[in-house]
Amino acid sequence: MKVIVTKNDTEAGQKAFELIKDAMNNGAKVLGLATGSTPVKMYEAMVNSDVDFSKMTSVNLDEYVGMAPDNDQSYRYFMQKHLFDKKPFAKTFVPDGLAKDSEAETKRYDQVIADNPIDLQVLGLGRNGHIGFNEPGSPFDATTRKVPLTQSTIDANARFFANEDDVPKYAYSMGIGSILKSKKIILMAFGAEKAEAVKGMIEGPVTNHLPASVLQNKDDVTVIIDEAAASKLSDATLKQAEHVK
Ligand SMILES: N[C@@H]1[C@@H](O)[C@H](O)[C@@H](COP(=O)(O)O)O[C@@H]1O
Repeated sequence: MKVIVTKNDTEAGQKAFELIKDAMNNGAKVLGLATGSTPVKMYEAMVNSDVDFSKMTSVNLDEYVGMAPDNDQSYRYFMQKHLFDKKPFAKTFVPDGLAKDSEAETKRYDQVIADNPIDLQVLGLGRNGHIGFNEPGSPFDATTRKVPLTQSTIDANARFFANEDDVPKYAYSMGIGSILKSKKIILMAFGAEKAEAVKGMIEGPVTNHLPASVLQNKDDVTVIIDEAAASKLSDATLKQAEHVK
């Protein structure tokens, strides 16, 4: 795991964008993409660049069950707004929140991943260490699944909805097994509320109680965090990290 500590999320987003450019210059054709506030600055850097993504394919991590693509809380809507409407891709995949048959939808999405092997996966980090919507306890070999969201995630999402009853309780998520198949991974995390999860992910035991800790077992993982998210790391980890000033 390579750790990069930046002053803020703008610098981190720029750094992540540079890693995406490098991967594309080395032949990457499929980007695994994430939603949430964390990758927003990276998408801004992509949008403000002159890089052409029109031959690229994207495969998103997750979507809320029951959410229509034109609902402004859906992850499809988020991706259109922050990236695809401004920088067209050749093909973009997000799980279908309105799929009638959950089983068929998860199988379809696994086929999407099999047909479009991910060269570089971008990840955020849940406060409880989740990646995608793989909550604590998720098996490390899971493929795409319909997953119940934990109360901590529902609480974290509640700020986006008028009342808690409207907050989705289930999501379709790529499994950890699918995520680990991508050639490269960039995980970003910002803010003091992520510091505990960041510490567990980098320094703690590999355990599915903190799903992101599995990334310790994978080659070619770059973690980009701001100083607040890095605030609980040991001196030894911080000494080895790259610091972007
Ligand atoms: N499914 C998403 C994750 O992919 C994301 O990483 C996490 C963190 O969100 P934020 O980036 O807003 O902190 O939130 C959601 O749970």
